[in-house]
Amino acid sequence: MTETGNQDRPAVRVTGLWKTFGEQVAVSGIDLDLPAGRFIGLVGPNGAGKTTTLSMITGLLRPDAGTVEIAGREVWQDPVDVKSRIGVLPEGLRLFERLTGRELLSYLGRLRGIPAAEVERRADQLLDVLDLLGAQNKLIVDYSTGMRKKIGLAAALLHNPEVLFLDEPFEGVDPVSAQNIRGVLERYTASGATVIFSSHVMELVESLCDWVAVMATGRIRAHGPLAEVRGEADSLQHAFLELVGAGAGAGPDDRLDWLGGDRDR
Ligand SMILES: Nc1ncnc2c1ncn2[C@@H]1O[C@H](COP(=O)(O)OP(=O)(O)OP(=O)(O)O)[C@@H](O)[C@H]1O
Repeated sequence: MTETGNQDRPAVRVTGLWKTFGEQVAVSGIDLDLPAGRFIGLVGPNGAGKTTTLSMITGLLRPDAGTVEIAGREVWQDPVDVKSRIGVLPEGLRLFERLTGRELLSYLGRLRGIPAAEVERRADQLLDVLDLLGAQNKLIVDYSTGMRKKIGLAAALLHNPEVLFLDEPFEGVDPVSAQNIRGVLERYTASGATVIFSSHVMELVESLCDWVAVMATGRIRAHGPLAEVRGEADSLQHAFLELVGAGAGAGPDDRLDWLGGDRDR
């Protein structure tokens, strides 16, 4: 069995993960196994700790305590090896603004040690599938928000990683490109790879993911197969609101009694 095809070992194993920023506890001792070969959604309200968690898992932010294993390797003991096995599309992605999209892929491909001809072959296909061929010779500084997401995704996929981490991958992406991205990701997970993505858009998570983890105030509130986490609720959105304790008091109340209505007051 190939390592990528090892479905018994979790893609990611997080144990006792902690992070504080001054007085603020951002991630509060998380234990979590994320299964391999699944499309996994990490959801939670603003400030829940999703980005902090993903940053620690992907070797971008050192935890205060705890360990992270990806495909059986400890991220913070062997970050270079782990980074060769993962692809990351982080929040607030920084790109080389003065390269064209095509140059970025060529450069990153060579940095990853992929032979030049193979880099060009993969870049051609990724640019085509993501509808970026027309913009391949444009400088990245001139890309739109959605185009930046798409070139970032191409860069994250170029080395055919075992596990792909995506922070809000569909933000700013048009519906046609979103459909193409879905197709790429579905094909990728069908081959045994794992996608872990964070999003606030519950309909999207519900339609894409087969496994979810719900975070709130630095803790995991629920995790497991989508149907299990959704439980009796009629949608993931409702289950989510229950889980994060936003069911009551989330509707309109009298706190904004000045908004709208009589403007003569
Ligand atoms: N660099 C930092 N310095 C200080 N506090 C931080 C820092 N990064 C995150 N935090 C705090 O940690 C908590 C978790 O933030 P995080 O960005 O991980 O949440 P999130 O779930 O990704 O939120 P969102 O959905 O809004 O992106 C928040 O209270 C945030 O203010």
